[in-house]
Amino acid sequence: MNLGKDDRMMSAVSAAELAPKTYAWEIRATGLKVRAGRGKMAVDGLDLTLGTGVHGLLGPNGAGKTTLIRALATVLRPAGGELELFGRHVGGAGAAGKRGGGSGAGHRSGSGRHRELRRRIGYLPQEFGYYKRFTVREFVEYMAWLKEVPKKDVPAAVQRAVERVGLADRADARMKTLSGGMVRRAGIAQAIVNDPSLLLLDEPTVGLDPGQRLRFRELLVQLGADTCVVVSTHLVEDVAAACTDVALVADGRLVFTGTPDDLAGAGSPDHVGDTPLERGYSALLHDPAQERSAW
Ligand SMILES: Nc1ncnc2c1ncn2[C@@H]1O[C@H](COP(=O)(O)OP(=O)(O)OP(=O)(O)O)[C@@H](O)[C@H]1O
Repeated sequence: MNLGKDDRMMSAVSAAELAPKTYAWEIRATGLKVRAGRGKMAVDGLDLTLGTGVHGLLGPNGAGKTTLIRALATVLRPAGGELELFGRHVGGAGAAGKRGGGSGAGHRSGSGRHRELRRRIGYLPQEFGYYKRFTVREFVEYMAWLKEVPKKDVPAAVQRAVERVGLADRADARMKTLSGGMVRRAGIAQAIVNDPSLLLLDEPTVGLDPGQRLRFRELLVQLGADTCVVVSTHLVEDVAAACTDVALVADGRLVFTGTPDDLAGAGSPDHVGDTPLERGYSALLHDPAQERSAW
């Protein structure tokens, strides 16, 4: 069969894109509880609803950001409350009732159960492993294969992802020859290679130089036009430049959501910080003086 131009264009559109969107938000967490390791309830009664856009996840060290992102990536199973991704219960009390699963405190999520969801998720962990002898292209191809990108779409998807992170000229370089910033960009490429509907980035700007950070923020803005992007960061200025809104987490709970302007507006000159956003951030945490002495 000869495919016409229009047919070829259609074949580049994923099933996920063609499927009608039957949910209002990509993420809905209600009273969500997630354990980090076997002990601590690092996310402890968190309510959060997020749709399309770039959402900055801010909070002090140990606030529970990584644990939350790992639960959203379906790596950790919630210990309580409820979590919905794309309108589907994926864990917590709702899932236990509907699927006959247990509370699963601190357990890893079953991989088979979440396979379909994971095809629609992109995830950049804070630290990620890779074969050092892989080239950038092989690394991203391998991740595309894990995410079950249709075989015929893989070469174009990999090329596009590598180009979007500015690594096209290093695509055939081995991972072990890359700088830390380039490895991070390869990590971002693998996270976007499946054109995810939900993109989870844990500290993506660590190791990027100022120019790369600027380009990364531009990429975030592009991605956020049709994707739910959650970016955990320590850099409050990343939030101002790229995020449509901010979720501030402390002690495993949500303490604030609003626009970057709302965050800036929460502070006053008395609060700790070099910029209005940093002062707003300090103001919303319990005790700014404690923050100052936290070192
Ligand atoms: N494997 C683990 N076992 C026990 N406790 C853990 C484990 N991982 C994290 N924690 C604890 O859970 C809490 C939340 O950690 P988490 O890494 O989610 O926070 P975070 O907001 O991402 O911190 P950071 O900004 O420093 O990366 C912290 O108190 C941390 O010490």
